[in-house]
Amino acid sequence: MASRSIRLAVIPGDGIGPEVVAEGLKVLDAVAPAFDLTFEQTAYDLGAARWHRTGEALPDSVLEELRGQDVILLGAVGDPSVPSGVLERGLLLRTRFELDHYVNLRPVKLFPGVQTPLAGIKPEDIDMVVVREGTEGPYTGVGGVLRKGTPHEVATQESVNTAFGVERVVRYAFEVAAKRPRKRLTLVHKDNVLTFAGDLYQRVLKRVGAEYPQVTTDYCHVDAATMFFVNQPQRFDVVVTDNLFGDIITDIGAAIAGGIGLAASGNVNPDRTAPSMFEPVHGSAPDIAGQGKADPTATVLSVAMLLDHVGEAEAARRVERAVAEDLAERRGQGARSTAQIGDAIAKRVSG
Ligand SMILES: NC(=O)C1=CN([C@@H]2O[C@H](COP(=O)(O)OP(=O)(O)OC[C@H]3O[C@@H](n4cnc5c(N)ncnc54)[C@H](O)[C@@H]3O)[C@@H](O)[C@H]2O)C=CC1
Ligand SMILES: CC(C)CC(=O)C(=O)O
Ligand SMILES: [Mg+2]
Repeated sequence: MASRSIRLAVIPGDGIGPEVVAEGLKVLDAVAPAFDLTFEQTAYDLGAARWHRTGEALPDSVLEELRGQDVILLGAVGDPSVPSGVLERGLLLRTRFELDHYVNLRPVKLFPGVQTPLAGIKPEDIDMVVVREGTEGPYTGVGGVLRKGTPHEVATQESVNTAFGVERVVRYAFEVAAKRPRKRLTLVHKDNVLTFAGDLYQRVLKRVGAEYPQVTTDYCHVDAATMFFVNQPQRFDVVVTDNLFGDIITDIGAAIAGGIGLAASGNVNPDRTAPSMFEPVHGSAPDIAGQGKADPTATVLSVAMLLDHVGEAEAARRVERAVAEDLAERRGQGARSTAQIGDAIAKRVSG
């Protein structure tokens, strides 16, 4: 059988990004041959170093090259030497927006054997998928500042929510929910205060929901959702929410499911008009960068999501199984380095 070739753009980024991406690629390289897959990798040196060198976060020419790839693997961006937001907005959000990653898919799953800070919780109690809107909300950059630096400074940051944008992410969430055993979809928002945006989400949920009678829907204010994530995580199956709320609740999700080093994500363009991008939920973690302390598991699980996205479900399951086995054996072991964890998972996928 001829090998299937997939063009993979790799953006290691900043801080621990290159460290965890190296391990993600190690696992990908280990699993690919068993499924006759070849990943043609192109590395892009985007991030703080390039910005210091050239003053650019994401040149237009690079963005166009990325469009020609099949899929993207990203580590993380952001560095204390660069003003906050320059890389986060100019590189990460620009890529998500330009490539129309309107679904930010973030599973929150407690693997057996992994310690959760919550008491009395079984693995099956934490098994949800957060469908975070990825191209709208307060992250669009609409807003501005008046009288900067004066006592009368005014800073505005608008939340942009379009009927088109809300409908497509809500519809995606219903599709996800319809395929899961519990078939439950919770809208998380703040419609008691953000009445315009919240009302739009509510109406769209109701209208689209009429097409999915098999899916049960409910609603939770975001502040209460943060509490229920911690004291009743069983409540949630699929969650749909806006860009900002989704960002925040998925860090809580990561914490209850064993830590930010295990949380994977996909910035998905479901219409496949541009490549999707897979990345760990965490950031560049400057506090531990360069020390071999970062857990690469989130990146490895993001690689599994990437494999699913390119239609290689069996390979994805193999990676997930290897991670599950590795996690099950972690307790009681001493601390392992980033590379040691990557080696152990890579050995399991190829063995
Ligand atoms: N997708 C991205 O590229 C993101 C980038 N950022 C950027 O990253 C930088 C740092 O942001 P923070 O708020 O500190 O968030 P962070 O997620 O980088 O770190 C928060 C805490 O989690 C720990 N941590 C993160 N990943 C870990 C891993 N794989 N293994 C073990 N521990 C891990 C860190 O050491 C730190 O104590 C900032 O510049 C921020 O803007 C933040 C979030 C997402
Ligand atoms: C740095 C932000 C733009 C992104 C973020 O925190 C996230 O997507 O989780
Ligand atoms: Mg975040």
